[in-house]
Amino acid sequence: MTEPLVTFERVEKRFDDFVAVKGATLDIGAGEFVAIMGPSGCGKTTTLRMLAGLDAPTSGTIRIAGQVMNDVPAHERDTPMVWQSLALFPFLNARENVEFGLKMRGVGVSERRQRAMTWLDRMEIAEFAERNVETLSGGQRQRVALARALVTEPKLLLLDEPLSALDAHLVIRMQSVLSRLQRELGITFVYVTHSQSEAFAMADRVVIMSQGEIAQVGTPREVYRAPRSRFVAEFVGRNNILPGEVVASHQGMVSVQTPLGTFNVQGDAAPGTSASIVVAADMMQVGGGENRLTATVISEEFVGSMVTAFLEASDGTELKVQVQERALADLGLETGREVSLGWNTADGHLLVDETP
Ligand SMILES: Nc1ncnc2c1ncn2[C@@H]1O[C@H](COP(=O)(O)OP(=O)(O)OP(=O)(O)O)[C@@H](O)[C@H]1O
Repeated sequence: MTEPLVTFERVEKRFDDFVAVKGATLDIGAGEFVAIMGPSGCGKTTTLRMLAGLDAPTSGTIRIAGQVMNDVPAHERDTPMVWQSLALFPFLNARENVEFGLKMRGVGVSERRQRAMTWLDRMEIAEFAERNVETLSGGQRQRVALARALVTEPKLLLLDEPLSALDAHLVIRMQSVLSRLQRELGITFVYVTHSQSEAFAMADRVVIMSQGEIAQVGTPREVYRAPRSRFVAEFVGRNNILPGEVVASHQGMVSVQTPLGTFNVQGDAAPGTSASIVVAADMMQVGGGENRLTATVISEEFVGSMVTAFLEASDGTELKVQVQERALADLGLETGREVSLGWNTADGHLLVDETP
Protein backbone atom coordinates (compact mmCIF):
# COMPACT_ATOMS: atom_id res chain seq x y z
CA MET A 1 0.00 0.00 0.00
CA THR A 2 1.05 3.59 -0.53
CA GLU A 3 1.44 5.79 2.56
CA PRO A 4 -1.86 5.42 4.47
CA LEU A 5 -4.11 8.45 4.22
CA VAL A 6 -6.48 7.17 6.90
CA THR A 7 -5.67 5.06 9.94
CA PHE A 8 -8.04 3.63 12.51
CA GLU A 9 -6.29 2.42 15.65
CA ARG A 10 -8.43 0.34 18.00
CA VAL A 11 -11.38 2.65 17.39
CA GLU A 12 -14.48 2.09 19.47
CA LYS A 13 -17.83 3.87 19.35
CA ARG A 14 -20.37 3.44 22.10
CA PHE A 15 -23.90 4.77 22.28
CA ASP A 16 -24.59 4.51 26.03
CA ASP A 17 -24.05 0.79 26.76
CA PHE A 18 -24.23 -0.29 23.14
CA VAL A 19 -20.95 -0.80 21.30
CA ALA A 20 -21.58 0.07 17.63
CA VAL A 21 -17.91 -0.23 16.52
CA LYS A 22 -15.38 -2.37 18.39
CA GLY A 23 -11.60 -2.27 18.20
CA ALA A 24 -11.48 -1.22 14.55
CA THR A 25 -7.92 -1.14 13.22
CA LEU A 26 -7.51 -0.32 9.55
CA ASP A 27 -5.22 1.53 7.13
CA ILE A 28 -6.58 3.11 3.96
CA GLY A 29 -3.99 4.07 1.36
CA ALA A 30 -3.95 7.39 -0.49
CA GLY A 31 -5.82 6.90 -3.76
CA GLU A 32 -7.47 3.67 -2.67
CA PHE A 33 -11.11 2.76 -3.26
CA VAL A 34 -12.25 0.95 -0.13
CA ALA A 35 -15.76 -0.44 0.29
CA ILE A 36 -17.18 -1.16 3.74
CA MET A 37 -19.85 -3.83 3.65
CA GLY A 38 -21.80 -5.99 6.06
CA PRO A 39 -25.34 -6.70 7.23
CA SER A 40 -27.69 -3.99 8.47
CA GLY A 41 -26.66 -2.55 11.84
CA CYS A 42 -23.06 -3.86 11.72
CA GLY A 43 -21.54 -0.38 12.14
CA LYS A 44 -20.75 0.70 8.57
CA THR A 45 -22.38 4.13 8.74
CA THR A 46 -21.03 4.79 12.23
CA THR A 47 -17.51 4.10 10.92
CA LEU A 48 -18.05 6.52 8.04
CA ARG A 49 -19.59 9.17 10.29
CA MET A 50 -16.52 9.06 12.52
CA LEU A 51 -14.38 9.69 9.43
CA ALA A 52 -16.61 12.61 8.47
CA GLY A 53 -16.43 14.09 11.97
CA LEU A 54 -20.17 13.64 12.55
CA ASP A 55 -19.52 11.25 15.47
CA ALA A 56 -16.46 11.18 17.72
CA PRO A 57 -14.90 7.84 18.68
CA THR A 58 -15.36 6.84 22.32
CA SER A 59 -11.79 5.51 22.37
CA GLY A 60 -8.96 4.76 19.96
CA THR A 61 -7.47 7.09 17.36
CA ILE A 62 -8.47 8.15 13.86
CA ARG A 63 -5.79 9.87 11.79
CA ILE A 64 -6.09 11.50 8.40
CA ALA A 65 -2.78 12.33 6.70
CA GLY A 66 -1.02 11.68 10.01
CA GLN A 67 -3.15 14.15 11.99
CA VAL A 68 -5.31 12.93 14.89
CA MET A 69 -8.90 13.75 13.91
CA ASN A 70 -10.93 12.36 16.85
CA ASP A 71 -12.35 15.69 17.95
CA VAL A 72 -12.06 17.74 14.77
CA PRO A 73 -15.64 18.74 13.82
CA ALA A 74 -17.04 18.04 10.36
CA HIS A 75 -16.89 21.64 9.18
CA GLU A 76 -13.16 21.81 9.88
CA ARG A 77 -12.45 18.72 7.76
CA ASP A 78 -12.04 18.26 4.10
CA THR A 79 -14.09 15.04 4.02
CA PRO A 80 -17.36 15.57 2.14
CA MET A 81 -19.94 12.84 2.26
CA VAL A 82 -22.37 11.79 -0.45
CA TRP A 83 -25.32 9.70 0.56
CA GLN A 84 -28.53 8.26 -0.78
CA SER A 85 -30.79 11.09 0.29
CA LEU A 86 -28.47 13.58 -1.43
CA ALA A 87 -29.43 16.63 0.64
CA LEU A 88 -29.25 18.98 -2.33
CA PHE A 89 -30.76 22.42 -1.73
CA PRO A 90 -34.16 22.22 -3.47
CA PHE A 91 -34.45 25.98 -3.97
CA LEU A 92 -31.15 26.22 -5.87
CA ASN A 93 -30.33 25.16 -9.40
CA ALA A 94 -27.67 22.51 -10.17
CA ARG A 95 -24.83 25.03 -10.60
CA GLU A 96 -25.72 26.92 -7.41
CA ASN A 97 -25.76 23.64 -5.48
CA VAL A 98 -22.27 22.83 -6.74
CA GLU A 99 -21.04 26.35 -6.01
CA PHE A 100 -22.30 26.27 -2.44
CA GLY A 101 -19.20 24.77 -0.78
CA LEU A 102 -16.94 27.22 -2.62
CA LYS A 103 -19.12 30.14 -1.55
CA MET A 104 -18.79 29.02 2.08
CA ARG A 105 -15.02 29.09 1.64
CA GLY A 106 -15.12 32.62 0.33
CA VAL A 107 -14.24 31.80 -3.30
CA GLY A 108 -15.22 34.73 -5.55
CA VAL A 109 -18.23 34.66 -7.89
CA SER A 110 -16.52 34.16 -11.23
CA GLU A 111 -14.05 31.54 -10.00
CA ARG A 112 -16.73 29.50 -8.27
CA ARG A 113 -18.99 29.63 -11.27
CA GLN A 114 -16.20 28.45 -13.51
CA ARG A 115 -15.17 25.64 -11.13
CA ALA A 116 -18.78 24.50 -10.71
CA MET A 117 -19.24 24.39 -14.49
CA THR A 118 -16.02 22.39 -14.90
CA TRP A 119 -17.36 19.77 -12.50
CA LEU A 120 -20.83 19.67 -13.99
CA ASP A 121 -19.16 19.16 -17.34
CA ARG A 122 -16.97 16.37 -15.97
CA MET A 123 -20.10 14.69 -14.63
CA GLU A 124 -21.69 15.13 -18.10
CA ILE A 125 -24.57 17.26 -16.81
CA ALA A 126 -23.44 20.76 -17.80
CA GLU A 127 -26.57 21.15 -19.92
CA PHE A 128 -28.70 21.03 -16.74
CA ALA A 129 -26.65 23.66 -14.87
CA GLU A 130 -29.48 26.21 -14.68
CA ARG A 131 -32.25 23.69 -13.94
CA ASN A 132 -33.78 23.50 -10.49
CA VAL A 133 -32.53 20.25 -8.97
CA GLU A 134 -36.11 19.18 -8.17
CA THR A 135 -36.73 18.79 -11.91
CA LEU A 136 -33.74 16.47 -12.50
CA SER A 137 -33.84 12.67 -12.61
CA GLY A 138 -32.39 10.58 -9.77
CA GLY A 139 -29.22 9.85 -11.72
CA GLN A 140 -28.76 13.51 -12.69
CA ARG A 141 -29.25 14.63 -9.09
CA GLN A 142 -26.73 12.06 -7.93
CA ARG A 143 -24.22 13.56 -10.36
CA VAL A 144 -24.95 17.05 -9.00
CA ALA A 145 -24.30 15.71 -5.49
CA LEU A 146 -20.99 14.22 -6.63
CA ALA A 147 -19.97 17.42 -8.38
CA ARG A 148 -20.83 19.37 -5.22
CA ALA A 149 -18.71 17.04 -3.09
CA LEU A 150 -15.78 17.05 -5.51
CA VAL A 151 -15.66 20.74 -6.45
CA THR A 152 -13.59 21.55 -3.36
CA GLU A 153 -11.10 18.88 -4.54
CA PRO A 154 -10.97 16.85 -1.33
CA LYS A 155 -8.38 14.10 -0.79
CA LEU A 156 -11.02 11.86 0.73
CA LEU A 157 -14.60 11.32 -0.41
CA LEU A 158 -17.04 9.44 1.80
CA LEU A 159 -20.00 7.73 0.16
CA ASP A 160 -22.86 6.11 2.08
CA GLU A 161 -25.05 3.90 -0.13
CA PRO A 162 -25.02 6.63 -2.77
CA LEU A 163 -26.67 4.48 -5.47
CA SER A 164 -29.28 2.65 -3.42
CA ALA A 165 -32.18 4.86 -4.55
CA LEU A 166 -31.41 4.42 -8.26
CA ASP A 167 -32.84 1.95 -10.79
CA ALA A 168 -30.73 -1.13 -11.56
CA HIS A 169 -29.58 0.11 -14.99
CA LEU A 170 -28.57 3.49 -13.55
CA VAL A 171 -26.63 1.79 -10.77
CA ILE A 172 -24.43 0.04 -13.34
CA ARG A 173 -23.93 3.33 -15.22
CA MET A 174 -23.06 5.26 -12.05
CA GLN A 175 -20.68 2.52 -10.94
CA SER A 176 -18.61 3.06 -14.04
CA VAL A 177 -18.80 6.86 -13.59
CA LEU A 178 -17.56 6.52 -10.00
CA SER A 179 -14.80 4.05 -10.85
CA ARG A 180 -13.49 6.19 -13.68
CA LEU A 181 -13.66 9.35 -11.62
CA GLN A 182 -11.84 7.78 -8.71
CA ARG A 183 -9.05 6.44 -10.94
CA GLU A 184 -8.65 9.67 -12.88
CA LEU A 185 -8.64 11.95 -9.84
CA GLY A 186 -6.68 9.65 -7.55
CA ILE A 187 -9.01 10.63 -4.67
CA THR A 188 -9.43 8.13 -1.83
CA PHE A 189 -12.99 6.79 -1.76
CA VAL A 190 -14.52 5.14 1.29
CA TYR A 191 -17.79 3.64 0.15
CA VAL A 192 -20.42 2.06 2.39
CA THR A 193 -22.76 -0.42 0.74
CA HIS A 194 -25.02 -3.39 1.36
CA SER A 195 -24.41 -4.55 -2.16
CA GLN A 196 -21.69 -7.09 -2.76
CA SER A 197 -21.80 -6.59 -6.50
CA GLU A 198 -21.31 -2.83 -6.08
CA ALA A 199 -18.40 -3.29 -3.68
CA PHE A 200 -16.73 -5.97 -5.77
CA ALA A 201 -17.18 -4.09 -9.03
CA MET A 202 -15.47 -0.93 -7.84
CA ALA A 203 -13.32 -1.40 -4.74
CA ASP A 204 -9.60 -2.11 -4.55
CA ARG A 205 -10.22 -3.58 -1.10
CA VAL A 206 -13.31 -4.43 0.87
CA VAL A 207 -13.80 -4.25 4.63
CA ILE A 208 -16.38 -6.74 5.89
CA MET A 209 -17.97 -5.86 9.21
CA SER A 210 -20.03 -8.02 11.54
CA GLN A 211 -21.63 -6.78 14.77
CA GLY A 212 -19.34 -3.78 15.07
CA GLU A 213 -16.14 -5.66 14.32
CA ILE A 214 -14.01 -5.88 11.20
CA ALA A 215 -14.32 -9.51 10.13
CA GLN A 216 -11.92 -9.32 7.16
CA VAL A 217 -10.12 -6.82 4.96
CA GLY A 218 -8.82 -7.79 1.55
CA THR A 219 -9.17 -7.48 -2.19
CA PRO A 220 -12.53 -8.68 -3.50
CA ARG A 221 -10.75 -11.78 -4.78
CA GLU A 222 -9.15 -12.51 -1.40
CA VAL A 223 -12.36 -12.28 0.59
CA TYR A 224 -14.25 -14.25 -2.06
CA ARG A 225 -11.73 -17.05 -2.54
CA ALA A 226 -10.22 -17.15 0.95
CA PRO A 227 -12.81 -16.12 3.54
CA ARG A 228 -11.32 -16.08 7.04
CA SER A 229 -14.47 -17.05 8.89
CA ARG A 230 -17.76 -18.79 8.34
CA PHE A 231 -19.48 -15.41 8.60
CA VAL A 232 -17.46 -14.01 5.68
CA ALA A 233 -17.88 -17.23 3.66
CA GLU A 234 -21.65 -16.98 4.07
CA PHE A 235 -21.88 -13.23 3.59
CA VAL A 236 -19.73 -13.02 0.47
CA GLY A 237 -21.00 -14.72 -2.61
CA ARG A 238 -22.41 -18.13 -3.16
CA ASN A 239 -20.18 -20.44 -1.22
CA ASN A 240 -20.70 -24.10 -0.42
CA ILE A 241 -19.65 -24.77 3.17
CA LEU A 242 -18.99 -28.35 4.23
CA PRO A 243 -18.30 -28.61 7.97
CA GLY A 244 -16.40 -31.56 9.43
CA GLU A 245 -13.27 -32.62 11.24
CA VAL A 246 -9.65 -32.90 10.13
CA VAL A 247 -8.72 -36.60 10.03
CA ALA A 248 -5.30 -36.43 8.38
CA SER A 249 -2.68 -33.78 7.71
CA HIS A 250 0.41 -34.10 5.55
CA GLN A 251 2.69 -31.54 3.91
CA GLY A 252 0.22 -28.72 3.43
CA MET A 253 -2.72 -30.98 2.60
CA VAL A 254 -5.47 -32.03 4.98
CA SER A 255 -8.36 -34.47 4.76
CA VAL A 256 -11.63 -33.30 6.27
CA GLN A 257 -14.27 -35.86 7.14
CA THR A 258 -17.77 -34.45 6.56
CA PRO A 259 -21.21 -36.11 6.60
CA LEU A 260 -20.97 -36.13 2.78
CA GLY A 261 -17.57 -37.83 2.55
CA THR A 262 -13.91 -37.21 3.26
CA PHE A 263 -12.36 -34.54 1.09
CA ASN A 264 -8.87 -33.12 0.59
CA VAL A 265 -7.99 -29.45 0.77
CA GLN A 266 -4.77 -27.46 0.85
CA GLY A 267 -3.90 -26.05 4.27
CA ASP A 268 -2.59 -26.87 7.66
CA ALA A 269 -4.56 -28.14 10.67
CA ALA A 270 -4.02 -30.89 13.22
CA PRO A 271 -6.18 -34.02 13.15
CA GLY A 272 -9.16 -33.57 15.46
CA THR A 273 -9.60 -29.88 14.54
CA SER A 274 -13.11 -28.75 13.61
CA ALA A 275 -12.92 -27.29 10.12
CA SER A 276 -14.94 -26.68 6.98
CA ILE A 277 -14.17 -26.86 3.31
CA VAL A 278 -15.45 -23.87 1.35
CA VAL A 279 -16.04 -24.22 -2.38
CA ALA A 280 -17.35 -21.26 -4.37
CA ALA A 281 -20.40 -22.07 -6.49
CA ASP A 282 -18.51 -21.24 -9.69
CA MET A 283 -15.76 -23.75 -8.77
CA MET A 284 -18.23 -26.60 -8.34
CA GLN A 285 -18.40 -28.89 -11.36
CA VAL A 286 -21.16 -31.15 -12.57
CA GLY A 287 -19.86 -34.67 -13.22
CA GLY A 288 -16.20 -33.78 -12.63
CA GLY A 289 -13.65 -32.81 -10.00
CA GLU A 290 -11.28 -34.67 -7.70
CA ASN A 291 -13.65 -34.54 -4.71
CA ARG A 292 -17.10 -35.93 -5.43
CA LEU A 293 -20.56 -36.12 -3.89
CA THR A 294 -24.12 -36.50 -5.13
CA ALA A 295 -27.04 -34.14 -4.69
CA THR A 296 -30.54 -33.48 -6.03
CA VAL A 297 -31.44 -30.32 -7.94
CA ILE A 298 -34.06 -28.30 -6.05
CA SER A 299 -34.30 -25.02 -7.95
CA GLU A 300 -32.54 -22.63 -10.29
CA GLU A 301 -31.99 -18.88 -10.22
CA PHE A 302 -31.21 -16.95 -13.40
CA VAL A 303 -29.06 -13.82 -13.30
CA GLY A 304 -28.25 -12.66 -16.81
CA SER A 305 -26.36 -15.38 -18.65
CA MET A 306 -25.49 -17.23 -15.44
CA VAL A 307 -27.60 -19.71 -13.51
CA THR A 308 -27.19 -20.79 -9.93
CA ALA A 309 -28.60 -24.24 -9.33
CA PHE A 310 -29.53 -25.05 -5.73
CA LEU A 311 -29.17 -28.69 -4.76
CA GLU A 312 -29.69 -30.78 -1.65
CA ALA A 313 -27.34 -33.54 -0.52
CA SER A 314 -28.53 -36.71 1.23
CA ASP A 315 -28.15 -35.17 4.69
CA GLY A 316 -30.04 -31.99 3.75
CA THR A 317 -26.95 -29.79 3.15
CA GLU A 318 -27.73 -27.09 0.60
CA LEU A 319 -25.26 -26.88 -2.29
CA LYS A 320 -24.92 -24.37 -5.10
CA VAL A 321 -23.43 -24.61 -8.57
CA GLN A 322 -23.02 -21.65 -10.87
CA VAL A 323 -22.97 -22.37 -14.59
CA GLN A 324 -23.53 -20.62 -17.89
CA GLU A 325 -27.19 -20.60 -18.82
CA ARG A 326 -26.48 -22.17 -22.22
CA ALA A 327 -24.71 -25.13 -20.55
CA LEU A 328 -27.66 -25.91 -18.29
CA ALA A 329 -29.42 -28.52 -20.46
CA ASP A 330 -26.18 -30.33 -21.38
CA LEU A 331 -25.29 -30.66 -17.70
CA GLY A 332 -28.65 -32.23 -16.86
CA LEU A 333 -29.29 -29.77 -14.05
CA GLU A 334 -33.05 -30.21 -14.12
CA THR A 335 -35.14 -29.89 -10.99
CA GLY A 336 -35.56 -33.26 -9.29
CA ARG A 337 -32.53 -34.90 -10.95
CA GLU A 338 -29.75 -36.45 -8.88
CA VAL A 339 -26.35 -35.37 -10.18
CA SER A 340 -22.71 -35.89 -9.33
CA LEU A 341 -20.97 -32.73 -8.15
CA GLY A 342 -17.27 -32.25 -7.60
CA TRP A 343 -14.41 -29.82 -7.30
CA ASN A 344 -10.69 -29.95 -7.69
CA THR A 345 -8.70 -29.96 -4.47
CA ALA A 346 -6.91 -26.73 -5.42
CA ASP A 347 -10.28 -24.95 -5.74
CA GLY A 348 -11.36 -25.71 -2.16
CA HIS A 349 -10.52 -23.47 0.78
CA LEU A 350 -9.88 -24.67 4.34
CA LEU A 351 -11.69 -22.82 7.10
CA VAL A 352 -10.58 -23.77 10.58
CA ASP A 353 -13.35 -23.05 13.09
CA GLU A 354 -12.76 -20.02 15.26
CA THR A 355 -12.38 -20.88 18.91
CA PRO A 356 -15.50 -19.68 20.72
N1 LIG B 1 -27.05 7.78 17.58
C1 LIG B 1 -27.21 6.50 17.92
N2 LIG B 1 -27.69 6.14 19.13
C2 LIG B 1 -27.85 4.86 19.48
N3 LIG B 1 -27.53 3.81 18.69
C3 LIG B 1 -27.04 4.09 17.47
C4 LIG B 1 -26.85 5.44 17.02
N4 LIG B 1 -26.34 5.39 15.76
C5 LIG B 1 -26.22 4.08 15.44
N5 LIG B 1 -26.63 3.30 16.46
C6 LIG B 1 -26.67 1.83 16.48
O1 LIG B 1 -25.38 1.35 16.14
C7 LIG B 1 -25.50 0.18 15.31
C8 LIG B 1 -24.70 0.41 14.03
O2 LIG B 1 -25.40 1.38 13.26
P1 LIG B 1 -24.91 1.79 11.80
O3 LIG B 1 -25.84 2.85 11.30
O4 LIG B 1 -23.48 2.10 11.85
O5 LIG B 1 -25.15 0.44 11.02
P2 LIG B 1 -25.02 0.13 9.47
O6 LIG B 1 -24.12 -1.04 9.34
O7 LIG B 1 -24.66 1.35 8.72
O8 LIG B 1 -26.51 -0.31 9.16
P3 LIG B 1 -27.43 -0.08 7.86
O9 LIG B 1 -26.82 -0.91 6.79
O10 LIG B 1 -28.76 -0.62 8.31
O11 LIG B 1 -27.44 1.38 7.56
C9 LIG B 1 -26.97 -0.05 15.10
O12 LIG B 1 -27.41 -1.06 16.00
C10 LIG B 1 -27.60 1.28 15.42
O13 LIG B 1 -28.92 1.11 15.94
